[in-house]
Amino acid sequence: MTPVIRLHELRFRWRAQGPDILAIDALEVTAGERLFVEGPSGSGKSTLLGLLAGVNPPQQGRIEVLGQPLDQLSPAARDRFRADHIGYIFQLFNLIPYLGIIDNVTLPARFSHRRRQRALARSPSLAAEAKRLLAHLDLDQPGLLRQPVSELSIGQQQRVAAARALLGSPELLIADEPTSSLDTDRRRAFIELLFAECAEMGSTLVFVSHDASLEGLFDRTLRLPELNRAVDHPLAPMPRSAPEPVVAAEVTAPSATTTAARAAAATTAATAAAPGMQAGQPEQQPPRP
Ligand SMILES: Nc1ncnc2c1ncn2[C@@H]1O[C@H](COP(=O)(O)OP(=O)(O)OP(=O)(O)O)[C@@H](O)[C@H]1O
Repeated sequence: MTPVIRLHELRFRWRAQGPDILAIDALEVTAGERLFVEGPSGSGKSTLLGLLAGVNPPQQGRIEVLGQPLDQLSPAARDRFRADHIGYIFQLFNLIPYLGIIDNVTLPARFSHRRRQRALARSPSLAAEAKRLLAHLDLDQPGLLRQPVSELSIGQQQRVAAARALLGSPELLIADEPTSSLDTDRRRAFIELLFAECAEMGSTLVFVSHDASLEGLFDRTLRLPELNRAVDHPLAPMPRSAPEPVVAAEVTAPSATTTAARAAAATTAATAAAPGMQAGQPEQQPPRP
């Protein structure tokens, strides 16, 4: 079966003369798998998510999502691919403040015919599918759906963002520290809801978090080392021209506890239109030999 994600000899740097931010020699993530991504601040977790979503191409190596090498797509085609296949939950949710809750959740269907069709295959209308997802995420209290998104609590906004990312059953769900502003109990409850939805839709989940207590709930962990430490600690320079191997990311296998936790556990969000997806561009750099 084609992996949902396949990385090969991936290297990425933001500045042409700067250090590699990411070096991942090989990674495959299969359909329905739940991958926990961790690493110190600045180790490139968000950068990796952006690469997986096709926001930027790597300078070296290959990223395939659903068998599609992202580097072979134009920027516009990558935007379409993301809209069709990837749900993205942003750290700060990126809800559109002038749209209501239902319109926020159904946003991916405006950008992707495929997501629209898949949503309509589950419910008679987009609004009904949005309500179904919101109800699964415990957001069906009377009157709540009429509230402006800006008046929702952080936990409620987070679940609206999750419903938006899940609309139209994207094959890949990417979540960038979506639980960072929640207390421990709510974090766990949110993740269990997210797992349940992903399992029902067969979606693969890539989830970044600093909270090590969540790691055991996932199938596998990808640990990112801090390759650019030299930038932050000039007294301990990293030899940029040193011969390979660069310390590459480490993937740990599932453990018995993970399996037990899994048994226990029951959007491009707004796709290319979401502000976060337009984030920075790397400096233009000549191709590496
Ligand atoms: N748009 C950008 N332009 C230039 N450099 C960037 C850009 N985005 C991130 N970086 C740099 O890349 C490195 C990795 O950043 P990134 O945000 O991916 O790390 P992170 O592991 O997600 O950090 P955190 O845990 O603090 O969110 C940092 O040194 C950061 O300064």
